[in-house]
Amino acid sequence: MPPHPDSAPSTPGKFKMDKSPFIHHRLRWHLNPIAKLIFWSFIFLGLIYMFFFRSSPSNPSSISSSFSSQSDPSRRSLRTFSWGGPAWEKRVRNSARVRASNGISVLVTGSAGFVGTHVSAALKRRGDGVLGLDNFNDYYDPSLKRSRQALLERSGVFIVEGDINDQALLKKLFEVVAFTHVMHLAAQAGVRYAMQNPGSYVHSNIAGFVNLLEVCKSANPQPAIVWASSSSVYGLNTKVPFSEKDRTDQPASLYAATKKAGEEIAHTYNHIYGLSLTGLRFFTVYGPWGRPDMAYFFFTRDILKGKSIPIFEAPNHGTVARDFTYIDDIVKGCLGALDTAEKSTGSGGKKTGPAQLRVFNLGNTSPVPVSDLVSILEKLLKVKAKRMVMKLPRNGDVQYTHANISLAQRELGYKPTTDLQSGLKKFVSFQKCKLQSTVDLLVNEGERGFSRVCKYPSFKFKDDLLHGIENPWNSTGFDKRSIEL
Ligand SMILES: O=C(O)[C@H]1O[C@H](OP(=O)(O)OP(=O)(O)OC[C@H]2O[C@@H](n3ccc(=O)[nH]c3=O)[C@H](O)[C@@H]2O)[C@H](O)[C@@H](O)[C@@H]1O
Repeated sequence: MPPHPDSAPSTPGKFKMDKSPFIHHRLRWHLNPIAKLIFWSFIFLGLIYMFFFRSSPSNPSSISSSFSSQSDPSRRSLRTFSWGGPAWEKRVRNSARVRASNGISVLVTGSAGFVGTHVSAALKRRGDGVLGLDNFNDYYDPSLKRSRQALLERSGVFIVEGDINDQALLKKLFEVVAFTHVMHLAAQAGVRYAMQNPGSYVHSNIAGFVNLLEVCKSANPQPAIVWASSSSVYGLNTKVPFSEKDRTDQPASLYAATKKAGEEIAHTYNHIYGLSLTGLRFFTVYGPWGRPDMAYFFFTRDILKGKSIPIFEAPNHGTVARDFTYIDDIVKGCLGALDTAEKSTGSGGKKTGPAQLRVFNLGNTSPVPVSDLVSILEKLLKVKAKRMVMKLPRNGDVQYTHANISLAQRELGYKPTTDLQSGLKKFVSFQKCKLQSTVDLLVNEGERGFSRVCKYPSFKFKDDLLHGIENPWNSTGFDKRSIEL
């Protein structure tokens, strides 16, 4: 067997050629000028291929993306994206074209994510221009993101595949479209995962955000930016309900720390460059098309499977609770923030006057204990959960969240209307709908359509629902039928 490449010594001097079993073959090859010519021709053609197809100016992202994936091994699924060229630019322009008379043109980062998909669809529906950007990373099953992408494509939203750290790509997007707004939702989400992969939080939530702001500050005109902060910035704050004026300097997780860093970075770019910036502190958002890493989602799956559910409890049997917020309410808050965002004041990378800087809580103002969340799911699923009550692990979770939303109410007209019981009902119905052919109800129907209940005639309740949750976006089931309608 030939030696494995890894076992070859790095210094050529140590390579003992005369002991090689291939010595005669190599010698013959060495002496044959035609073989030599063929060999060098292949090398030459290979170099030409690499030069023209991998790093041509029409595809500069290949250089920066492949560099970033090599320089950051902690980041999963950062790969070489291809973009550029007249056909690609045309798609970008079409997607971002404003159709309503007073519409805006928005670059939505993280558009294949949970909130990003809903916000993009809502903007498109009302006639705004929307261009998506997403790196389709594998923090959770990317095929879910592909299904959301297919859904958006049907309503005319093109998602550019790329990373927010790719400066050349971002610059190109602003060259092609004069975006009035950026809805920045691309982030590494999840509180507990930060202990496993801290680098991905720094990469997306800090480096990526700075990169985006750098491009926005130089864009002409500068866009107004609305971006996703998090309720987790309140960290160990004990004063409830959480108000925007409360202290946020005690984050309990690296995730929270990166979101808090984002808020400080926003301050800097507003102060120096006159960028209009609005941070939205989302409170545990849930609903149809949600994230499989979130408790309500995997609790549903595990209850149906008969697996036990770990329910966290604070010391002395203290209640752990969240201000769970339904996705449609969050979307309204996002649109309210975009609509009330003032223009940035910078030009040519320089500030010309003071610009708007805001932070809002977007919660439900009604915290629910996690054990009650499980009780609601039991009723909806008609299955008793196997509860395993355990101590809140030291992994970044906080005991309690509760939003004071009066500021958002006043400034954005934000008014949540969905309680946890109704929202989870819509989530469970959505999972059921995935199983049968009338899923077209979910497509192009917008806010109501996403959560609309459909009929499921031959539905074997538990088994079918479980199948839907486990395989909701594979190519054989729901995905094909719903997307290709
Ligand atoms: O509000 C936010 O800013 C954050 O909301 C969620 O974070 P979290 O509230 O921790 O949401 P889940 O992971 O769905 O947990 C919900 C509740 O279930 C509890 N839980 C979670 C997991 C588990 O196994 N058992 C359990 O009792 C958690 O302690 C928490 O109280 C999102 O995952 C974050 O990305 C987001 O930024």
